[in-house]
Amino acid sequence: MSQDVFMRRARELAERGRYTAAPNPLVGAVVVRDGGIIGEGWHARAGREHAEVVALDAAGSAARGAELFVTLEPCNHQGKTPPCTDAVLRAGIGRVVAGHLDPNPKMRGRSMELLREAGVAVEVLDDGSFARQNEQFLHLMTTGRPFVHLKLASSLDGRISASGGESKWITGEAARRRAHELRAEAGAVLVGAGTARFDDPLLTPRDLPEAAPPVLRVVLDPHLTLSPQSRLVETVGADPVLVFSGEDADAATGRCCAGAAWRS
Ligand SMILES: NC(=O)C1=CN([C@@H]2O[C@H](COP(=O)(O)OP(=O)(O)OC[C@H]3O[C@@H](n4cnc5c(N)ncnc54)[C@H](OP(=O)(O)O)[C@@H]3O)[C@@H](O)[C@H]2O)C=CC1
Ligand SMILES: Nc1c(N[C@@H]2O[C@H](COP(=O)(O)O)[C@@H](O)[C@H]2O)[nH]c(=O)[nH]c1=O
Repeated sequence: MSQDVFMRRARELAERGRYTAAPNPLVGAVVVRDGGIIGEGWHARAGREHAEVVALDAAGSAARGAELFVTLEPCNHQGKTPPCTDAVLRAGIGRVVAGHLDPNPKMRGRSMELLREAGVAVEVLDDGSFARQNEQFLHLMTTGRPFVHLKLASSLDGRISASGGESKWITGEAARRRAHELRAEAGAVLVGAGTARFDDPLLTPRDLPEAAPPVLRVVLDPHLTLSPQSRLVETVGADPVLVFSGEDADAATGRCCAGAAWRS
């Protein structure tokens, strides 16, 4: 089997963290010996084992002299988990192929250099598909700002709703499913007060093949018009709601949206 096949498999494994890994990157890894995969891993969530460590553990002592294919440059520092470069060296891996370098200031190629100096053969593919898979993490690391998806459904004449504010689905089934996927991988879903009032939306990720973690639902509501009878407030026990109000908003109104966090 070729290197491409192993890297494709690593990228597939990384996808399994799509709804849970943030703010960490998506990472997948495979350990290969004599042309066959002997260990696989992916990063599920912050604080849990990194993909390389899961794959190396699965390979066990057979990892000595084997190759490691990983979508992102391994880490070299003690964070919530120990450095992956240590685990790679301890396992006796002979060659490491990484999909792209980690822009985290602690890495930026330093891990690959460290491995090379320790006698491991290293290669960075820099194939755009690996960076694209991690575009949200790369954006956060390089700008310090969150990655924002603007999602809007537009009619052929460029409108987003009827003139009276009444809402009708503009998009079809496939686009709505994609919108739910985007909600599932987001840290927060944000709308204005008008949308909350006219549409009475839920803003949850739903009807996906796998369960999505709860998402923070945010309403920009300068005059605190969000109704306590709205579906957002009524479902606050399942998925949290954060309301941003203006400074002159009525505190008593804010408190009546029981359960919704409230910031002015
Ligand atoms: N087709 C689509 O994809 C979508 C369509 N819609 C449709 O849009 C319509 C609602 O639109 P509309 O009411 O115009 O807009 P919004 O939903 O944005 O609501 C406007 C309100 O939100 C406040 N607000 C909005 N942005 C900010 C901000 N950045 N900071 C502080 N306050 C903010 C406004 O404050 P202020 O009063 O100070 O101006 C105003 O009170 C509905 O009919 C809905 O169906 C909504 C979402 C998606
Ligand atoms: N009209 C429209 C959208 N509208 C958005 O979806 C919200 C309703 O979400 P929910 O109550 O969770 O189903 C609504 O308030 C608005 O933000 N989305 C789309 O994908 N296609 C559409 O045609």
